[in-house]
Amino acid sequence: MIKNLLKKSIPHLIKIVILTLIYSGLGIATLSFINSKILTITKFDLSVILQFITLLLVFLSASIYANITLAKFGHNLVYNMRKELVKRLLDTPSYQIELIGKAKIIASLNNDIRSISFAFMSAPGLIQGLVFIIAVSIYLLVISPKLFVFIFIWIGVTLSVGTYFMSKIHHYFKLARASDDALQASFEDSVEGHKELMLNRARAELSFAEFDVVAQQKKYNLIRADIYHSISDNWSNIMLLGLVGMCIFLSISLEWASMQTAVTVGLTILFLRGSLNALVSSIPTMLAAKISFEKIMALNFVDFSDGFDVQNSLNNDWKSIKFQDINFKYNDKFGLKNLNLELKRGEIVFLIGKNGSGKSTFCNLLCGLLQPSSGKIMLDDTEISHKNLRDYQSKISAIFSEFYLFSQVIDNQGKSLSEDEVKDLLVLLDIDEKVSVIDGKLSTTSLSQGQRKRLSLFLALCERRSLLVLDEWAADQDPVFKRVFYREILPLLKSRGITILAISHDDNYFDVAERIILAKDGYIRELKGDEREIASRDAVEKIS
Ligand SMILES: Nc1ncnc2c1ncn2[C@@H]1O[C@H](COP(=O)(O)OP(=O)(O)OP(=O)(O)O)[C@@H](O)[C@H]1O
Repeated sequence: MIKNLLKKSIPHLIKIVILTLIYSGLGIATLSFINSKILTITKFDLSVILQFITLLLVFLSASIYANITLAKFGHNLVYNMRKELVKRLLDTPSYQIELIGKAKIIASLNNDIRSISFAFMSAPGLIQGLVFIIAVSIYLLVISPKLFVFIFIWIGVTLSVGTYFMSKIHHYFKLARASDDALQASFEDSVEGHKELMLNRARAELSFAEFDVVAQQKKYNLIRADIYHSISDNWSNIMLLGLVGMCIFLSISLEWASMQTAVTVGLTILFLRGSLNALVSSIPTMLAAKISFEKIMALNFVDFSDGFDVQNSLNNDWKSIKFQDINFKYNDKFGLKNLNLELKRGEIVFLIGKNGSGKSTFCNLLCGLLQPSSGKIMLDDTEISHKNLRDYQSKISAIFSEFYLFSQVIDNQGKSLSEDEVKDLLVLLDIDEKVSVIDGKLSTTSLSQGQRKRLSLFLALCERRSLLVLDEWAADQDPVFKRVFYREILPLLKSRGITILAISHDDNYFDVAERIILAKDGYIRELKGDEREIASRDAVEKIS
């Protein structure tokens, strides 16, 4: 991902390198001006001061411009990385997302991208520092080769010891980052389970204690990282000051250089100190970013692809969806076996079964959200594969038991619906007095659970798709609306050619369905004849 982004940024990188070279050149010119014009001055000379001020102003403008360019580049790179990551998340199959886990993903989207942003923000210091150090070293080599060799060895020792501190900082950052996923899970417990935790203070205490353990671990590791960071900072600072003293000492006592050169070398090292400090302090940020980058890579999202277009290769007027010899396994414990079933266009089919019998699993397979381990799903005569999966999915609307309510109201093409269409659907679902659509968005989603379910059906119907999958949709509805749903809404949808697969145990309304299918012990089969009659009389008896 980052390689692609960097590739696209080559022209910007070239511009940055040129700017940094100009910036460094101006820094050297300033030092050289002090060395040749100011340290040799014998009387007041206005033109020297004016030249010096002009040089400083040019240097200031160049360094501000270089910094702004680098900052813009960094922000753009982070923006593109964030955009790519969210797009990859949206393209990654749901089962993979479930495997990774919500807490891990949110922790990465928040913490890892932030830490990579910090790294980019400190990149100007790092790049400028590096180029500047190289340029200044060359300058030192020219004015005093002996001092250059000494400085080279001294800085080498400083950096070698610094590297040890860096490895420690990296180690503790890594441990601190490892706590983030658990912290995120803890935050989710506290927000999503807030009501339960209000009622049960013992559970709240336990949850808090678990959070505290992880938070303390993170604190401990960050303190360790900060300790090594400050040792490293102070070490390089003191060593550089020591270097100034040593250079002057060696110049005078061993006559390695003139006083003028010694002063210039001292000034140069002090000048270099800022760049070296920026470089040293940017390294821990870079190390944290490296850890974050590895975390993001480990999420294993699918590769980036542009756009949300769906290739229309499948027939919109399909007549049947067939499951042929489908097998599916979550793990060694549960799977669906030898699944052979056909859903015809415009049919109403109810699916029944005990908890854990595989009903939702079947719905997920039907929606292409889970991948069968063997067998085929056919839409008419076309097999559903990864090539036409998006097209197949574009024919389906589903309301799962854990549904998510979006506020945007859109049709199958992502466009707004007319006011009349919206009004008719809200009236049909008897929520027109509670909700309206303003600027293409629901006016509110803060409603009762049953009303929120009606809103989810409203959104699904706005999509005008040909297969509607409902997971115990009617379970939260009052008896009056339940009747409206089974006796009026489902037949109306059927009359529009929509196929409905509904998980339902409302046996009072089983006569509405053309077919009843049963999930049991990993098998799914249609109930016919007497079996169907028994189920219609007493669904509980049939699934037991
Ligand atoms: N994400 C998952 N990973 C592993 N196993 C799972 C997963 N989801 C479900 N299972 C297993 O699959 C079995 C069937 O689950 P499924 O959700 O399909 O049942 P269900 O009939 O819809 O149940 P319910 O009526 O409770 O909603 C369960 O017994 C469970 O052990």
